[in-house]
Amino acid sequence: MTSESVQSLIDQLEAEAAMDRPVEATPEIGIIMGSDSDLDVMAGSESGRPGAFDVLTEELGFEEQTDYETAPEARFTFETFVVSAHRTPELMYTYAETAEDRGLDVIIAGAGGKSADLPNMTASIAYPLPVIGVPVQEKSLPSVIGMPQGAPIVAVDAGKSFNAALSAVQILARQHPELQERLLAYHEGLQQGVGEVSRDLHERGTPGFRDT
Ligand SMILES: Nc1c(C(=O)O)ncn1[C@@H]1O[C@H](COP(=O)(O)O)[C@@H](O)[C@H]1O
Repeated sequence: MTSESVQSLIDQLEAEAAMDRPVEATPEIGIIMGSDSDLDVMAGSESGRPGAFDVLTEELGFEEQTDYETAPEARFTFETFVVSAHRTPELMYTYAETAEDRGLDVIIAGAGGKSADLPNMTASIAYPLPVIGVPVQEKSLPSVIGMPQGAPIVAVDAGKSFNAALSAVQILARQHPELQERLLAYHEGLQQGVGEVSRDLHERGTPGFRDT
């Protein structure tokens, strides 16, 4: 028995898949997570480490798409859902199966706990669409990456949704030169920051550097 709230999501995904919208109107990246308790890791937390949402919106010019009738201004977008292999298997199946028809080019899937099966199951159903798995905790790593031969998934280290988003954009950049430029600009900024910190540490010495 599927609950009403899950069934309405399934219906919406299926309706979107049948619509054949232009690529400019649909998200390129789908972000799914096993629970909203994963949001700080998957999106980034206000007080802690940045995540996929942060790098996509702040560094790479993406917008989050929440409404499919009125697409955001930004050319490249992502969507976010809570989907669980264990709690809502039908929703996971529909999400993965409709992903390509809904315009997605890559999925980032994160799950926590020891039985983090959402990324690997999504990868199998969405195949050949690439899925990047994010183990939300260290203990989730074996179940995210442990796929049998012939059933691929790519994955990042525990908690590194930030890198998952960069990898997703690397995939998209093969077809979109403007994304390649944004990735290079991000990398240049990263290098610039390291260079500045290095000079500061060297010139002020360790105690002086630590004092600020
Ligand atoms: N690993 C999975 C799956 C799945 O893989 O299908 N569904 C939920 N979860 C994980 O359970 C943890 C606790 O979830 P709750 O906080 O909702 O109890 C989360 O980290 C979630 O990703």
